[in-house]
Amino acid sequence: MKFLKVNKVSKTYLGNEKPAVSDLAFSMKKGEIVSFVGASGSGKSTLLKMIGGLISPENGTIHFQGKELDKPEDKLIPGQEGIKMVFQDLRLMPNRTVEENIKYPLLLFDKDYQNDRVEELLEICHLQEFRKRLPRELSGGQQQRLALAKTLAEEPELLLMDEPFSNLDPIVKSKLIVEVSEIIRNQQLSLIMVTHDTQDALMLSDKIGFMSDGKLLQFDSPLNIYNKPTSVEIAAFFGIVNIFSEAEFSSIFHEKLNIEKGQQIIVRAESFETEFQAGALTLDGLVSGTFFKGNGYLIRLKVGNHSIDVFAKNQLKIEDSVSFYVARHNLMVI
Ligand SMILES: Nc1ncnc2c1ncn2[C@@H]1O[C@H](COP(=O)(O)OP(=O)(O)OP(=O)(O)O)[C@@H](O)[C@H]1O
Repeated sequence: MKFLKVNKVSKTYLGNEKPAVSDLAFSMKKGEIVSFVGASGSGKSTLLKMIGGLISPENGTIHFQGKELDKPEDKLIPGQEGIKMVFQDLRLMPNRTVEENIKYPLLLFDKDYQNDRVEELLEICHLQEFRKRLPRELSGGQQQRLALAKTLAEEPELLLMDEPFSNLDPIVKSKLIVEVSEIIRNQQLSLIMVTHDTQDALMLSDKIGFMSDGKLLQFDSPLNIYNKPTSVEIAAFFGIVNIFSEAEFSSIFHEKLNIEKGQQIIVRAESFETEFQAGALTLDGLVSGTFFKGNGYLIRLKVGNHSIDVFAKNQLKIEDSVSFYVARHNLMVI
């Protein structure tokens, strides 16, 4: 039995011609972290709301732990037992302290259990020192941790997060991402999150789903999504890529590849090296632009009429004549 099985679900909103989600299927195991990425409007939030039992699919089914989800229209409060969503707007109670916010979902339990669980969640989410504060007296990251603690109080087995870290500055964000993934792993929970951030998805996930126009184009491990994307769109979503036809590639790299008609050769900017390794292909060009990227430089090379982007550790001078090398296993044919 799969932990979660989504089977060919579709959803078209009233008044829209195009489906927000179309014929989408995937499954996940207990304990996994799954991220959905894709352009704005590709249907990620709609999918998440269907899994959370907040809206129903018109076609297809969703099974959670072997049981089909209840229809939201059949329930007083839409939602699914065992599945809980952390919303983008956090939904904290503004006039209640951190402790009281966490305790609220536990009010039906006995007092000892409530107190123990609040202590445990304060510790897990690193909120002990802020227990008496109101949400507005917390930083953005602390508020996000409180929203997580409040949701964890309901003991979900599957947690859903829609753009969980979108309002945070990059430093807080990268720290929080690691913390949240540790909480999820330590508590043996499962997580599905929707994110715009490809780095978050690559870093955190066991599986990534790439959505485009309501369809799931690829559902795979971060390594495969990055190294073996099934479309140019997916390759380009995860970093700067160079796209060559067979003719362009052979004129630039002096190498004829045997690829099928209509296929293209994709090379990531970071696949280029400055040192030659046996078997690598050579790219000779003139530096036409350099852009500092913190951990190195994005260099734009002119090769004949073509512009090619490569990453380099060191800065190069405009108009310098340079050589870069790419290993054959870093060529992606799509
Ligand atoms: N309540 C709604 N009523 C009508 N159309 C909607 C509604 N919610 C979403 N849509 C449409 O459905 C499509 C998918 O939207 P959805 O919010 O699922 O995409 P998304 O990938 O999560 O986008 P974003 O990354 O911008 O949050 C979009 O075209 C959107 O305009």
